[in-house]
Amino acid sequence: MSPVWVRIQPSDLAVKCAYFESGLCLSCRHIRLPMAEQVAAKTRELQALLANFAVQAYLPPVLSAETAFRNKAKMVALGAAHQPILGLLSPSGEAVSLCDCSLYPDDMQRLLHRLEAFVRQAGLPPYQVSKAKGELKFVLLTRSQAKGEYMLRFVLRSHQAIARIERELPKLLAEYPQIKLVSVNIQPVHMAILEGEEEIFLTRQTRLEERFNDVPLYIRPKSFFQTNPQVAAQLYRTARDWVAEFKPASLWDLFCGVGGFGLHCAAKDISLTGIEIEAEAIACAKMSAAAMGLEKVSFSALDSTDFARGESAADKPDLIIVNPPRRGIGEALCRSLSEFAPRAILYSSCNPKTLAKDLAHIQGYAITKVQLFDMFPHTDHFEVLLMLEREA
Ligand SMILES: C[S@@+](CC[C@H](N)C(=O)[O-])C[C@H]1O[C@@H](n2cnc3c(N)ncnc32)[C@H](O)[C@@H]1O
Ligand code: SF4
Repeated sequence: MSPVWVRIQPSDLAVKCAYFESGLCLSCRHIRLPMAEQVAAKTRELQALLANFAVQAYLPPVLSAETAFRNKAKMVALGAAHQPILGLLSPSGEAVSLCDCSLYPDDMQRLLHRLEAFVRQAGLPPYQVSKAKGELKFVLLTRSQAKGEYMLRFVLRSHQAIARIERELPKLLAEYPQIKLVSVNIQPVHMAILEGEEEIFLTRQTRLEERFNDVPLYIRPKSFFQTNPQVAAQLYRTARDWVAEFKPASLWDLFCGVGGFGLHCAAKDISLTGIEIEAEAIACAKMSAAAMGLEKVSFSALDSTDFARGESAADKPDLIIVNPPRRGIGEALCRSLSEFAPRAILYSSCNPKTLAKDLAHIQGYAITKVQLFDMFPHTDHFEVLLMLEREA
């Protein structure tokens, strides 16, 4: 496995990504296309998938920046302890440093380079999958857009290398005071999973503060958090505007994560129930609600389908927000929603195929508005916000 260093030269400016052009990283399969063409293709796909439904209005798509839009880097540790590489294995098996990937803001690219040096200085041997040897599996870096602060995580095979990280850390933190949270995740299993159960904090701070619009949000190591902050902030703002038209007295936010949707739509006189499977995300959502002075809120770590099954239709809210993972909400929850029959359902989906399947199982609603959010530029993926209103 030979290290490959690619620097973007001025002569490469006609090329969107030199890594892509040289076949070293193919993650952004549509990067050669102008953004407008990418979004046009996504719009066509969405409209084809929803062709069997009567959609009253498609609103203009919300576009992303072309570069520097991503707040999270998942770097595979490769190479050797004396010459570590943070990036990925190319399709032909070369170790490629992705510290210059243009999806990350400039300050994040600089920090990724510094982290490569950190790994070398600390003498952390990258884990070699073929030999099941080495310690460092991944470096995960998340940036808050509000203040340009960072959460830095090292995924290690065992506890062995923690002392070496602790030895080098004071120097790094003195140089980069914007790194607010550092942790080690122990992933002992010889498998392609990203992280393990055990998280060890090396800083006092255990959450990264973020703010979208006027809503304080908190990022914890294992909680889901949106990866394109500018588009996510617009998504939440749009949700807030659409929900406000209904003047709801009560809301449910199912699959709420750290609470982005519900907290944007809540107000002192609206009661909000947030449901999410990850307890750490729920702790973050509660902190945000407290910081916003919201009292009529209840966030619980539960399975959304079980929660809905256990609720009585008499206690149904005026409006239900759902934002499930890629698999969608599934038939059982669709049935519960149809039985509850709230005045409106706001569905935010990162997978239009499962969205279309779910819609076929939700009865008695008209699709009044659909909007595409280009949350994942250069890829096949996108986010869709869709408003369902109960038919009279
Ligand atoms: C696409 S994320 C959305 C999170 C949040 N709405 C946001 O805007 O950041 C989906 C969330 O569903 C959660 N989840 C997955 N399965 C779940 C289940 N069965 N019940 C409740 N939440 C679940 C995940 O942990 C994740 O936080
Ligand atoms: S992830 Fe970065 S390096 Fe890879 S293709 Fe996309 S822009 Fe290029």
